[in-house]
Amino acid sequence: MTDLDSPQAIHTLVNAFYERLLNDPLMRPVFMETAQIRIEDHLPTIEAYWRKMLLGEQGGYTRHMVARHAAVHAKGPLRHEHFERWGQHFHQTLDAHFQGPMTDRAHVLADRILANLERWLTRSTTSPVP
Ligand code: HEM
Repeated sequence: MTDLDSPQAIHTLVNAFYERLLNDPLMRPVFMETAQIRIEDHLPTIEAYWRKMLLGEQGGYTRHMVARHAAVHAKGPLRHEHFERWGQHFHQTLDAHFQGPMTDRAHVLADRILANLERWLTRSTTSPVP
């Protein structure tokens, strides 16, 4: 197994991860109904995000990801089970394809961001937008 240390590896990760997310009856509606993503725009964005986080790419992903999730949360509340399931799919995808120091880093980063995101979005029941 290879490490998650190249744009090609990140491409593989994102495709395999979304394969899981979009085949999960709990998660699919968040993407396809609540957020109504265009998959051909969304997946390159997610890849750019992970290239920034893991490979330090500058100028690729420049948006405010918390605000994006706050907008989704305002349309259809993200519950604890969504966060938990997102994490399960992410970690399982990593385990199935990758191994090494950068992979370890991705596990840790994802858990940290996931916990922060949930805290930000669910800290108030009336005003989810930070
Ligand atoms: C409950 C867990 C999560 C759910 C249900 C979720 C769902 C979504 C959805 C529906 C979008 C599309 C937003 C839109 O285009 O309107 C999105 C975007 C995104 N998500 Fe998540 N997400 C979750 C957690 C995370 C985590 C933990 C990360 C990072 C570690 C992440 C990274 C991103 C990024 C980078 C985008 C792109 C935002 C943009 O368009 O700039 N998400 N997410």
